[in-house]
Amino acid sequence: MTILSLHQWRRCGFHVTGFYDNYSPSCIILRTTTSLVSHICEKYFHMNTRACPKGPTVIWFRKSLRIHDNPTLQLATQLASQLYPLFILDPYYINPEKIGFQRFRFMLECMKDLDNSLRKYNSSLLVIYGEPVTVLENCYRTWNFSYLCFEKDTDIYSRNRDKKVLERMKELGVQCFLESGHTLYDLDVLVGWLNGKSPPTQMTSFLKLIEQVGPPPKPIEITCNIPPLTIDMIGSMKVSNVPEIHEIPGYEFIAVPTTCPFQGGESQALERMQQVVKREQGNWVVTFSKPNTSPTSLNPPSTTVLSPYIKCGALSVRLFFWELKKVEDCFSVKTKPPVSLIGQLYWREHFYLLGYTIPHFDRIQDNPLCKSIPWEYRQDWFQAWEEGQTGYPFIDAAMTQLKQWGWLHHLTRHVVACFLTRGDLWISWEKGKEVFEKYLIDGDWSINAANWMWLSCSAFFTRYFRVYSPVAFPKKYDPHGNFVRYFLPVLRNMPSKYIYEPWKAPLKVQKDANCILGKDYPFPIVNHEEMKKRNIQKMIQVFQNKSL
Ligand SMILES: Cc1cc2nc3c(=O)[nH]c(=O)nc-3n(C[C@H](O)[C@H](O)[C@H](O)COP(=O)(O)OP(=O)(O)OC[C@H]3O[C@@H](n4cnc5c(N)ncnc54)[C@H](O)[C@@H]3O)c2cc1C
Repeated sequence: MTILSLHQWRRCGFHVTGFYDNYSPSCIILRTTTSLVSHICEKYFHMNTRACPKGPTVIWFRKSLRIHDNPTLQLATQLASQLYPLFILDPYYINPEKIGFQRFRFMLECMKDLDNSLRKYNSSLLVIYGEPVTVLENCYRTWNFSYLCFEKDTDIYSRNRDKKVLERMKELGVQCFLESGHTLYDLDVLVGWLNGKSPPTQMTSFLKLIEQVGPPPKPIEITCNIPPLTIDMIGSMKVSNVPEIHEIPGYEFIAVPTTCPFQGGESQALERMQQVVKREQGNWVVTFSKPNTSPTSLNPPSTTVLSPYIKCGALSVRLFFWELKKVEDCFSVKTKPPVSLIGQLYWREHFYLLGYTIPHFDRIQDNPLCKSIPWEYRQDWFQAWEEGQTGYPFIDAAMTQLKQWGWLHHLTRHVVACFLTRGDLWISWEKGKEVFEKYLIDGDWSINAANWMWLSCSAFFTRYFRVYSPVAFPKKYDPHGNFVRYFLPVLRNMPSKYIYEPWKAPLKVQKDANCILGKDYPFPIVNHEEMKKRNIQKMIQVFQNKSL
C-alpha cells in the first residue's frame, strides 16, 4: 500500500477537505470520483509501473526533444529491458505548404542534437516515415515491445491521433504510459482544480488558480541511465538517421537563405537559458517587464527567444521556471506576473489550459470563446500581407523577418496581426494563424490561436478602438528605421523622414535612394487611417450585436 502525503494529493489536483493527521493520513475526504482517483494514481504516480516487469519499451519522442527533465524518458528507462527511442515523421505535417522550411529545419536540428546525446549512451534516435498507427503496428511486429511511453499532447490533431494509437496498442496488448512534461503543470491536474467549473479566461483569475495549486513540480534531477541500442535489436525494421532537410520529400528544392540566427537543439537551449538567467547578474531577469521590451531590437533581441526551444521541448519549461525562481529569490525587488518572465510562462500555461478545455479552440465555428465577426476576404490583400508587399515598410519588414528568421518579437506579432484583421484588411484571424503556424519556429497550436483571437478582438481583449499604426508605432522604438533597413534592403537608403512612409518621398529623394515607388517598392495597398476608421465602426456594430 502506498500512502500519499497531503501535498501529493494536492499536487494531483484534489481538494482535500478532511484530514486527521498530516503524517499518517487515516481519513481523507476527496470531492471526486473513485475512478478519477485510480486514474490519477496510475497516470500521475505510476503506481502500476512498480508492478510491471521490465520489458522491451518504445519511447515515442514528439515534443520533448531533450534528455534533461524528461519524465517520459525517465519512466521509459525504468520500464525498459531494451529501449527503442523513436521519432515518427508523420506525413500529416510533412508538407511545405503547412510547415515551412525554417520551422522544419529547427525541429530537425533539435532531433539531431537529441540523437547526439543518445549516442553518448550507445543509443540513437530511430526515425521512421509514415502514419503513426501503422508505423507503431509495424514496430510491434518486429520488436514485440511491451510498453509504449509518450508525452501527452494537447492539440486536436494529436489528441485524435493518440486516441487511435491507444486503441490499437490495447488490441495488441501493449501497455501505454502517458506523461506530462510540456507544460508547467499536468493539465489534467489543473482541470481537477477547476472542480467542474469552466477555465478562467482572464489572466487575473488564472493567477488566482495558480496560487491555489501552488508551484509547479520541480525538474527531475536524476540522470537517466539509457539502455544501449544494438543493430540486432532493430532487426528488419526500416529506420533511418535524422535526415537533412533537403532529404525530406517536398523540401528538396526549397532554396531559402538560412539567415535565421537561431539553431535548434537541447544544447543550444540550455546555453541560451543560462545566458538569460546570468544576464547582468540576474538584474535583467528581475527587472524584465514585457511591455517595456522593444520590437525592433535585433542584436540582441529584447526578449529571451526561448520560445522555439520550449515549443520543441528542447528546453523544459519547468526547468526554466525554477531557474528564474532561483534568480528572483535572490532579489527583494522584482517585476511580477503577468509582466515578469515567470508571468510570460503563465501566459503560456493559461493558453494551453484553454486550448485543452475549450472545444474547437483553433477556429471560429463552434468555439464558445470566440466572437463571430463577419470577416471578409480579398486574395490580393492577403497575398500582399503574407508576401510582405503591403507598401507599409514596418509590416513588410516584419513579414520578411517571419520568413527569414521564423521568429518575431511579441509586439511585432501584434502589429501584423492587427493589420491583417481589425486594423486594416478585415481578413479573418484564422487565415493569419495558418501563416504563423507555417513559418514560426515556435508555432504552437494553443498559443497561436489564443493570441490571434486576442489581437483580432475575437476573445479576451475588447478595446477595438486601440489600433496599431504601422507608421507611428515603430517610429517610437526605431526612429531611423534600422529594423526596416535590415529586412528590406530596397529601402536601405531611404532618408529616416520617409522610412515608414516612402510614398511621401519626392521623386528626387526616391531616385537618390535608388527606390522608386511602384517600381522597386509598392505603394500602400490601403489607406491606413481610412481603413482604421471604417473598421472601428464595424467593430462597434459587432460589439453592439448588430449585423453588418
Ligand atoms: C498573433 C500572435 C501569435 C503568437 N503565436 C505564438 C506561437 O505560435 N508560439 C509561441 O510560443 N508564442 C506565440 N505568441 C506569443 C509570443 O509572441 C511569443 O511567445 C514570444 O514572442 C516568444 O518570444 P520570447 O521567447 O523571446 O518570449 P519571452 O518574452 O522571453 O517569454 C518567455 C516565454 O514565455 C512564453 N510566452 C511569452 N509571451 C507569451 C504569450 N503572449 N503567450 C503565450 N506564451 C508566451 C514563451 O514560451 C516564451 O518563450 C504569439 C503572439 C501573437 C501576438
